[in-house]
Amino acid sequence: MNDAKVQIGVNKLGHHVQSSQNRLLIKGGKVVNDDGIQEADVYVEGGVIKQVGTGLLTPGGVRVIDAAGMLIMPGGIDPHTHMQMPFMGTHSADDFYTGTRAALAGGTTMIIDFVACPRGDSLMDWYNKYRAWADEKVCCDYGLHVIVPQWGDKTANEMATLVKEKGINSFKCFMAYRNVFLLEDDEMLNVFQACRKLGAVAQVHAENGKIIERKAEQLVADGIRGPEGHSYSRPEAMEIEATTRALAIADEANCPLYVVHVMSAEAGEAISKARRRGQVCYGEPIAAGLACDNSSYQHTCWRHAAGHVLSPPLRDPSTKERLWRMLATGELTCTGTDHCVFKADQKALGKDDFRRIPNGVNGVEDRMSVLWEKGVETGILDPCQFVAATSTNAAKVFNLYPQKGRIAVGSDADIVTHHQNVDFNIFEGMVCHGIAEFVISGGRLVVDERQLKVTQGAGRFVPMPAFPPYVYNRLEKREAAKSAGTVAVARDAYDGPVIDLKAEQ
Ligand SMILES: C[C@@H](CNC(N)=O)C(=O)O
Ligand SMILES: [Zn+2]
Ligand SMILES: [Zn+2]
Ligand SMILES: [Zn+2]
Repeated sequence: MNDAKVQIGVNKLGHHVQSSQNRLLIKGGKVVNDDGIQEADVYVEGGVIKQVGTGLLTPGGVRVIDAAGMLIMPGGIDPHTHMQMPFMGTHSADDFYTGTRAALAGGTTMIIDFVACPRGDSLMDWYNKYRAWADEKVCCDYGLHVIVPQWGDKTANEMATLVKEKGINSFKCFMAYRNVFLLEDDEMLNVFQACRKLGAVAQVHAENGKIIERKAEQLVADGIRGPEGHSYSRPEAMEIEATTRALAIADEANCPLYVVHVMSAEAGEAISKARRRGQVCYGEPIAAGLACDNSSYQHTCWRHAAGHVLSPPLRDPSTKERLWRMLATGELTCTGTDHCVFKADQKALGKDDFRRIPNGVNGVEDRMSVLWEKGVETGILDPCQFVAATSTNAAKVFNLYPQKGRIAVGSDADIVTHHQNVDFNIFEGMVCHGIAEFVISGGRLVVDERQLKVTQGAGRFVPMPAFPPYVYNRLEKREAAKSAGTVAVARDAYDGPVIDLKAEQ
């Protein structure tokens, strides 16, 4: 491809030499990491990058890929997906096979999904269930966050075992979805304190679910039952308030906080303000919020409007630009997709009442191309910032770096097109220039001249160790500084009169 259309990843075939042990040499491209771009070749063998540089000496039987004029980037990491998630009476339509197949087709080489344990069940049981589901199906590497649906007497112990023995380093709290996931403030404080102790990252779905529920009830009573009601019932104020509250509680617990799917600019501002106050916190805009807006809820086609139902909902058209600017300045940190797709007949559960529409949209295959188009082609991000926002920052926050999120000795590579198991795409019709030609996942060429060649079960579970240095190094210093001022004051005991309340009755 010519300069006008930059391909993410690598392009045109070199010599069709069957490589043994997945020996690949990507020649003549520009390697892009979050901290710089260099003309360099990349040699991959046995799933690991062995050499990066020019004039590389490589063994025979190597598949050479001519990457002249191309950018070679770390594979995308999507830190927010929900494959085959049991939710709102059904399951999200992509499973760990179709979902990771779509991820690879779009240039994402790792997803981090969520163990969605229902209330009353054991976190550990559901972790094991998710591992059993995913391990045999994933086509690319994956990690897991764990949703904490309630605070019980076993929660602290289960969280500790998950961190110490099962490769979990992040737990998600919901402030919405009462009786399903919604935690009260003091329960959320318990989770944050447990995360701090374990060296884990707390995540939050920040919406005031109780007020939203009341607004939704009123809208239905007033006869507004279409998907537009979903949007009206979840105003920005309810996301901003919850985000601010979660940040305050996390700071109280000295717990690093990662706010998922930041959909409103003011919620992003709240995170930015907290970061300026020195709080260790991160915001994650998602592809949907960076590329789409709430005009879709006014669409006269029910399926179209319902296809855009997720929570928090898409916001007004001016929001996208403001979220992009905060991503460009580093106020917001990672991009995800919240890929949680439902087909028409599933969305139709809510055909008469928007509260029953399963929440979630697509994105795992589109993110890299859409964000390149909307972010780099427009001059908002440079390619290094694109790599940071789609891969490196997530690797750093969840302690996968530099094994993941970097083109260097010890990591993997990248990106291409359309295979989601969903019959509706919220990005339909968007023209994207950044279309990659090849994707390499764990050293395997899984997209070859845009032909998908994935293998079910080839992906691995990647443990995410506790105490990510990128997160905890500064946190512990700030905690010490904060607590230094919180000491009891030495003073004489009060020896004046005290009211006798009994006498008052
Ligand atoms: C349930 C899950 C996906 N659905 C959504 N965001 O509307 C989430 O809330 O992140
Ligand atoms: Zn959520
Ligand atoms: Zn339609
Ligand atoms: Zn989600």
